[in-house]
Amino acid sequence: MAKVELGADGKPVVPDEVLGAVRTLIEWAGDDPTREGLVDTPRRVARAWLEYCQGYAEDPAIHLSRTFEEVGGYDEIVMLRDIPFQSHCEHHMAPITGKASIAYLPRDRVVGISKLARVLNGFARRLQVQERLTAEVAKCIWDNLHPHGVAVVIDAQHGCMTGRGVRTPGVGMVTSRLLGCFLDDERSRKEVLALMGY
Ligand SMILES: Nc1nc2c(ncn2[C@@H]2O[C@H](COP(=O)(O)OP(=O)(O)OP(=O)(O)O)[C@@H](O)[C@H]2O)c(=O)[nH]1
Ligand SMILES: [Zn+2]
Repeated sequence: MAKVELGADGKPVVPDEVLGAVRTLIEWAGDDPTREGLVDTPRRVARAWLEYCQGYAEDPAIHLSRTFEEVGGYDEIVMLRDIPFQSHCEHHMAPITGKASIAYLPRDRVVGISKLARVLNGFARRLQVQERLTAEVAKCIWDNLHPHGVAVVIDAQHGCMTGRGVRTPGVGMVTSRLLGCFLDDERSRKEVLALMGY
């Protein structure tokens, strides 16, 4: 992500060429970027996109750097179910909204549970395809926590399929990435998917 400067108001300074790009888009869509209601829109849009794409400014692995020893000898699945998230598809830059379930079977260390959602957001707040988002979240947990297994299932709706194009609202795209015991062992796989509600 380009280096972002903050103005006196604490908000990101938007370069002229970015303002110009949004103005061009407004004009191309058929409206007048100089009319009162649209004058400040390029700046708002640019800052909104910085927020949507905040994930580029972080390495999501950072959230998994602080771990705890297993508490009370717990050696079963740990799962965060139905985490709501928003992303944007890299093809149309249209919103992807959905929920993700993330599970892992710890080897000897556990992570603060909120961190799984932070990892998800770190990858979701970029231009994405759902398959890559699913795989990146799973790989990050696998590489950093070295657990026995990781399972990530994402169920999301794509704005590019609802507001435009094929226009099929309500259709969910489901993707999964299973690693370690959840891939290799049928009983573990069934257990984790059942806990997720699949
Ligand atoms: N596999 C996958 N496809 C996606 C995702 N997000 C959007 N798409 C699809 O990306 C494809 C892009 O296809 P193109 O033919 O290049 O673009 P298009 O003419 O706008 O396609 P339509 O959406 O069918 O109108 C579309 O089929 C989208 O539905 C995603 O996360 N994963
Ligand atoms: Zn799309």
